[in-house]
Amino acid sequence: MDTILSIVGVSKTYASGHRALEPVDLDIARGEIFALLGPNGAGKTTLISIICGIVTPSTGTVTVLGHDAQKDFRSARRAIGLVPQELSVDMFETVLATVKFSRRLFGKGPNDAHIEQVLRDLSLWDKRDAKIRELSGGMKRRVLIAKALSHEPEILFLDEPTAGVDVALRRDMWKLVHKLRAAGTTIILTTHYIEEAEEMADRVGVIDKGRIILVERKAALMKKLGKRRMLIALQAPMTAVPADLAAWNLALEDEGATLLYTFDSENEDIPGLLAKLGTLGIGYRDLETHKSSLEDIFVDLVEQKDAA
Ligand SMILES: Nc1ncnc2c1ncn2[C@@H]1O[C@H](COP(=O)(O)OP(=O)(O)OP(=O)(O)O)[C@@H](O)[C@H]1O
Repeated sequence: MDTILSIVGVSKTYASGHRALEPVDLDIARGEIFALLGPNGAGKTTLISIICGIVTPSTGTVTVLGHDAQKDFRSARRAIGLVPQELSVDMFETVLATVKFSRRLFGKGPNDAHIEQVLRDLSLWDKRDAKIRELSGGMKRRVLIAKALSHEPEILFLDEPTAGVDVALRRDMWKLVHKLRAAGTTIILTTHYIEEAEEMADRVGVIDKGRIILVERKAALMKKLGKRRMLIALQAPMTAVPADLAAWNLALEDEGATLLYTFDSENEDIPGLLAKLGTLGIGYRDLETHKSSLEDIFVDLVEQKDAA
């Protein structure tokens, strides 16, 4: 793996004594989209803030493109664009000036063509001369993204990019992320919206109570942990699952009117079940299959961990 970002033994205990992060080891590959999923307070922002040099870790090191994020803060930070959760702009400045200023902060010379492209991609070009305070909430979020992209970072962090934004902005965001990825940018996003991770991520990390409980390729995760269900609407209700069907994981629902078959990629045997129903003379009216989403998997994982 061509590692662009390396996190080794990074933990955080805040001055209040709160242990926000247990030691984390994580490598991010160049060009990948990594989604960090976790409930409120799990430690996502803490981890991102440490990588971006905003919060000092209690232990461990972060290396960004070979630069130590603490000792060589400026070089490490220059490679990173951060879209924070909260607004951090001068309300009386114009959109264009804000974004240009951001670029200068990272020591980059002017590049009007790049700034124009970023503003156009975010549908902000028409608003370039508007003051930030005149913009809607969604447009202000777009400005934060434009700022983060102003200095052409190789790694982009999106902290809850679409929390509280409308569908149009969310779609634009997704489009932009795909475009950036195609141009080779590495993207790390935190989200509560599992749909977002499902749509965009190559790899998913799940964090809960300061611990990374899993890191896996999205496709493998969904294959491994995704459960599928088939609902078989019976012609005549049953009172119990017949003993002859014990080989399949079955349960009765709707007062015996529906047979529920739960399986995963390892033990799927729909043809065998349907053939058996035929030989037993059990008729059905309808079949419906359902695949678990990343959301179901995530809830299962966190619940399993809480129960352990
Ligand atoms: N400066 C701070 N001082 C003390 N505790 C803090 C500080 N910042 C965060 N915390 C605590 O650390 C824990 C992790 O917070 P963090 O913001 O990293 O979570 P998160 O996963 O980003 O949550 P959310 O999804 O709500 O943004 C929380 O319990 C939070 O209250």
